[in-house]
Amino acid sequence: MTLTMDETKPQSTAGIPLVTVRHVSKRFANGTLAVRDVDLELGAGQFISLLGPSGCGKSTLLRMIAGLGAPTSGTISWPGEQGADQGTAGHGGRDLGFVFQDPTLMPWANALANVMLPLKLKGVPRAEAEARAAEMLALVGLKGFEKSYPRELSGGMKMRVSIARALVMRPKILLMDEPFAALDEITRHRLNDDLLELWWRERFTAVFVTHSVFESVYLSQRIVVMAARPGRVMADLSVEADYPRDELFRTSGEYAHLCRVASTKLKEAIGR
Ligand SMILES: Nc1ncnc2c1ncn2[C@@H]1O[C@H](COP(=O)(O)OP(=O)(O)OP(=O)(O)O)[C@@H](O)[C@H]1O
Repeated sequence: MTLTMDETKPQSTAGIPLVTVRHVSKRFANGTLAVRDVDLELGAGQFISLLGPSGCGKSTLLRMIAGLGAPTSGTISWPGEQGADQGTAGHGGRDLGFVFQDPTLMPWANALANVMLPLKLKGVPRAEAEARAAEMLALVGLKGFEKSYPRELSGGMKMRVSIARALVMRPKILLMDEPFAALDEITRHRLNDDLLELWWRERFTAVFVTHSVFESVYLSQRIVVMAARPGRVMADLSVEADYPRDELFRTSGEYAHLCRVASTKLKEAIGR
């Protein structure tokens, strides 16, 4: 297992990248330059973390990839899709799922109905939508909780429902904005494991925003380290540890070493 670094250019990926970010900057109306000149290629099927301190533009970048807000300059494109330039438009129904830090569930609807929402919006017939939502809930470990309301579920379970809802359309890419930040450590570890298993099985591209070095190393094949003021990419690290990763990996010397290297990079990025 090694951790390699290429700080000068984005990592090349096998085949056509799923998403290409070229010279993307974002300045908000109040003058804040949230993201400056970011270049990234997101390889199909990769697990990528965006790691950085608060305010380095991770969320802004993730939201732009999702089409939630356009870059001020530069382009975001989906090379595999015709006319897929996303520089100025919204995601236009693109094949993606988004998980926010807050599970954002409908409190008046049970878990099954929450997961069914995207299918309902797409006009999928009720019986089929129910079957697909139930299957997705089972995949995130919530078989038997279909009829439970959000108030009856723990924080971790609510996040599982949110992930099921994001994946129920079987998107090519799952964008996650610090989804486990509010959870206790044990729940967080369990969700990390289950997310990896899901990714391994379903093979979507995963982009995971975090400020935890430990979480980014545990999950990712690649860590994009960002710095703040203005938000920019400082390093692009490749984590070449085998999957499946489990408790044994989490307690290994190799994991500790990888965390040390990533942590040093992060400290350099924030100027310490
Ligand atoms: N809508 C907005 N209007 C003005 N400034 C904004 C807006 N959204 C974000 N910012 C600013 O842009 C910068 C980057 O914010 P962003 O939320 O992308 O960072 P982040 O790395 O995700 O931070 P955190 O880890 O705290 O969520 C910050 O300085 C933030 O205050």
